[in-house]
Amino acid sequence: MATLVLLRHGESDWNAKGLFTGWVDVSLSAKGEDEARRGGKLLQETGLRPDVVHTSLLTRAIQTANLALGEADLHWLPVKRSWRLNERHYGALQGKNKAQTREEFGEEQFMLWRRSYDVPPPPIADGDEFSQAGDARYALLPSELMPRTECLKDVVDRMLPYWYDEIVPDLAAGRTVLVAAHGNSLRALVKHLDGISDEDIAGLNIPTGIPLLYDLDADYRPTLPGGRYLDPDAAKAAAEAVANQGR
Ligand SMILES: O=C(O)[C@@H](CO)OP(=O)(O)O
Repeated sequence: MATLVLLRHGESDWNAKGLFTGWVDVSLSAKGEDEARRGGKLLQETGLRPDVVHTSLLTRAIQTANLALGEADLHWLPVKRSWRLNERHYGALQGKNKAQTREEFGEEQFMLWRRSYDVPPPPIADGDEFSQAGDARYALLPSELMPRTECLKDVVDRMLPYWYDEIVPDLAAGRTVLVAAHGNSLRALVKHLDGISDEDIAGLNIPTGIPLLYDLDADYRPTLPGGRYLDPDAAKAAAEAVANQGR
């Protein structure tokens, strides 16, 4: 049996302001830092000791992993990072206020962009102040892989190679794996793990800073569908708050 722990970063400055974030590299808010530390404490209290950590290339996930591991006295763990664990690229919506976007375009379009499986927002222009074109961290990424917008399906497609090629081998080696990532890259991974349909995934929201534990069988499928949040009550309330963003 393999052990996988998923951790969405704590609240970011832009989560707090209600802005679409995507690949924009914002930091954790003070509340988000507390959430990340609490996530580490929950790991420690549960007796879960990761052997390796995987993060995206975005500061808020890296900060979350550092704070959580610091709390568990595990700063020294080996770390692997990949753009494939990044948040969904939110295209031209990056930097826009969620409530204002909903007001301007209506509930249906807002939800299509936010939670449909295969409708991406309009692409962001390279010259936009919130574009990642020219960002040094993606300099080695071939231009045809560099997104200018993504729907969740695009995230599944670019995340799964990392799951199979980097995370599964760690699990196969008997390592307990911590993945510190984002609302939508983790929705993509949970969709895969739990076999959630393209329709039903719209209703799944991941709370910030609460570890989600999966015990996986020999085929790297959950023994308990949906896994187990280490603080289930807090996770339920926080997931509802994510669902209601923009309202
Ligand atoms: O703005 C974003 O990048 C994401 C996560 O914060 O938002 P949403 O939950 O609306 O997909």
